[in-house]
Amino acid sequence: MKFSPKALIFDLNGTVIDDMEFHNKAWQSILKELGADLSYAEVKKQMYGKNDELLNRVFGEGYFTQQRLDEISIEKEKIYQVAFLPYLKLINGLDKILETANEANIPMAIGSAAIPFNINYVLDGLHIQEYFNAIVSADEVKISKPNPETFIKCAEKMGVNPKDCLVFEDAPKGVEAAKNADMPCIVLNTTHNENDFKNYDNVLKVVKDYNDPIFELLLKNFDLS
Ligand SMILES: O=P(O)(O)OC[C@H]1O[C@@H](O)[C@H](O)[C@@H](O)[C@@H]1O
Repeated sequence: MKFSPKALIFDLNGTVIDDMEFHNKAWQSILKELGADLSYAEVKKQMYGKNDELLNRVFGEGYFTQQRLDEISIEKEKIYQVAFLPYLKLINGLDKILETANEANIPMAIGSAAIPFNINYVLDGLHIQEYFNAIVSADEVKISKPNPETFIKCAEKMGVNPKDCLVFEDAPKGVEAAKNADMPCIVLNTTHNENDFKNYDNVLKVVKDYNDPIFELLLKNFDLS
């Protein structure tokens, strides 16, 4: 397999950190407060794209004003941030990938549906902000994943052809976004089963963490420079 990306794009939640369970619980509690009593599994199905998009899917477009959507979004993220803080750490092996790619001058981006409030919570909390040449958050795209806009903007910001980017994702809708952007993907199975990705031909491999043997290949290529 030829495996020589010129840039790496990381989804954030479930890919850099293993936190989707905490998002699920925070959503469940806030949605219940707002009158939508969804099960854990039902929330899981809804957890993709921007917070506004999720709220509009659950309650219907126009149910909340933009101001109310923004308030609910911050409220939900505050619940999530407090609950997840004791567990805030990089997924195993990612520190080595970040360091090696950085030394090899491989540009890296974060392409996330999260709002900047959450992206900064993670990147500042883990002191990894400096590794990323580009960050594309919910605020910078009209439509989030599975629309390709997030990943295309990452490529643009890094000055790299989309075809030369390798995406790391944990969610089927994120993998779909990468496919729509014409980018191959390595999937972290933190949140979903391998089976959930069987319909996507842009998946190179589904892995448990960044210690998977496929990364030796990736790191070797970086070292060739
Ligand atoms: O695109 P990412 O980094 O996986 O983030 C997605 C998640 O970001 C969270 O902030 C949202 O509240 C979730 O609903 C969403 O699924």
